[in-house]
Amino acid sequence: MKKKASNLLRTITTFNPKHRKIMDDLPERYSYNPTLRWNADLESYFSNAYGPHHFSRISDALTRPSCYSCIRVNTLKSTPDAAIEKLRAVLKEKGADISKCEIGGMDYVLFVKGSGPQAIDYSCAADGKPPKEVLVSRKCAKAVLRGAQVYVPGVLGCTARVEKGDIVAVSVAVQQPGADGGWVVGITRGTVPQGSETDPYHLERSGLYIGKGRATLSSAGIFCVMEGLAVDMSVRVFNLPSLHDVLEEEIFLQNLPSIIVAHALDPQKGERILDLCAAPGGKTTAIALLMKDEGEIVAADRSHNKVQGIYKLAAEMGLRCITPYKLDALKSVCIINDSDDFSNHSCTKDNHGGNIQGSDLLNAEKDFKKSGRKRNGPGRNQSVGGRVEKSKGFAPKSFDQVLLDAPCSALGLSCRLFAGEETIESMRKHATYQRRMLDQAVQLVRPGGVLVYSTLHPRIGGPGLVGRFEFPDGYTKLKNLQPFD
Ligand SMILES: C[S@@+](CC[C@H](N)C(=O)[O-])C[C@H]1O[C@@H](n2cnc3c(N)ncnc32)[C@H](O)[C@@H]1O
Repeated sequence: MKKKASNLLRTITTFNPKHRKIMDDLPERYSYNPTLRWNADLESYFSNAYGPHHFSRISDALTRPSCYSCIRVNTLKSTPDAAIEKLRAVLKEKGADISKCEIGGMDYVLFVKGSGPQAIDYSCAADGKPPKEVLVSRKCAKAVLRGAQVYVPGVLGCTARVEKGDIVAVSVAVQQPGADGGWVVGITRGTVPQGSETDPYHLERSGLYIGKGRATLSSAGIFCVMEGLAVDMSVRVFNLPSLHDVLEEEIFLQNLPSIIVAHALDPQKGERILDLCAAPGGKTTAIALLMKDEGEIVAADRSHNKVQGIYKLAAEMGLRCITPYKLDALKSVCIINDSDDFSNHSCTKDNHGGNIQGSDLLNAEKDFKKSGRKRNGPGRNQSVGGRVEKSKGFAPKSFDQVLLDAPCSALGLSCRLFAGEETIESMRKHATYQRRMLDQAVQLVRPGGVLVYSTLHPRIGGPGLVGRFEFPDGYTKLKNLQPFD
């Protein structure tokens, strides 16, 4: 009752001379100019490490999306030139600028150039009133900044009397300091902000406007349904053409550093490779393509659903050399008893001794086609469950190459609108977790084999690190390892 009353209070809009002032303040208020607020100790740690000026530039850069989308062409199903031609046709209206990667041997990587930031004129109401608004979650805003539309589940609030077809400004709700010293979003789904200065959320949205578009539902309608398009974006602060549902089996969206990880491994046809922390399978499939799908890649992740996702991605891309397993990387080396038979180098009891072939692959393909990947439903990287193989770990020195893509702090991932929750302590925990995984991974490389360690962790190697370690005589001491540039 109390909540209803306060919502009602927020929805009362009357003509107010202050509106004029708000419209005068348009450039500052209705802009995209976020400032990341860091934990004080972490900020001073980074300022010392990078220098205050450099860290402040990093912090600003993190709030912006990449200025290009990076695409890996599935060379089993297409060629870079064919993919470029199809992409140009699909993105014709958007006049997309598409180019090939110029790094030797990487011409199957394509870049679609974006633009921004651009200033947007939000003054759409002739009577001087502030624009009608749709407030979205951070997750939704990140997607919009990378070319997506606003879908119903991403909408948190909506100013009163938004009608279907209205032009609305789209703003983001970002965590604010809470009374208990923590962080709160404070805005729950269904909130009705006003846009005027009396609106309790007025200040919080200043400088957090990401574009405008046409509402496809009324304010009441948006909160009556669970899915569907809410705002058809016409102008965005950053323009990156959306590649959702585009050439699905022929291309894969992947950031350049992740593709480079597969090259650092330099996989050869016929090798046996372990990919630890493999889901959703981006690097696994990149490696499989470099191996021309010949050999075996054991792709392990601890999440059941994500392992299921690797099956589906491999099936979608037509890759047969991938064997997905559910496995905790902290237990990836199996304990050896004298009686154990390691002829297949796996301690996995229910190991089906091969790759996802025959019926497994067919089922995964059927599941993938049946699912039809609905908007706001499970995406390429999400799965709804099903059977997966479990592994009990692998015999020491049983792989030609091991890739460890340990979960990182995600501190350097753009575009970020909030950084308040990370602390020095949480960074330390990540470092310890990664170190324990690395201790396991190195034991699985055969003498003469290679380990690639890919992470993003400021305590270990700056904002990103790909380490390539060779083991001419087998693994001896981790402390002797040197990163490879
Ligand atoms: C950075 S993502 C990996 C991305 C992936 N390599 C790719 O390129 O698509 C980290 C993954 O580590 C997995 N993970 C986290 N802790 C794990 C553990 N103890 N054992 C196995 N996988 C783990 C997560 O489920 C997540 O899928």
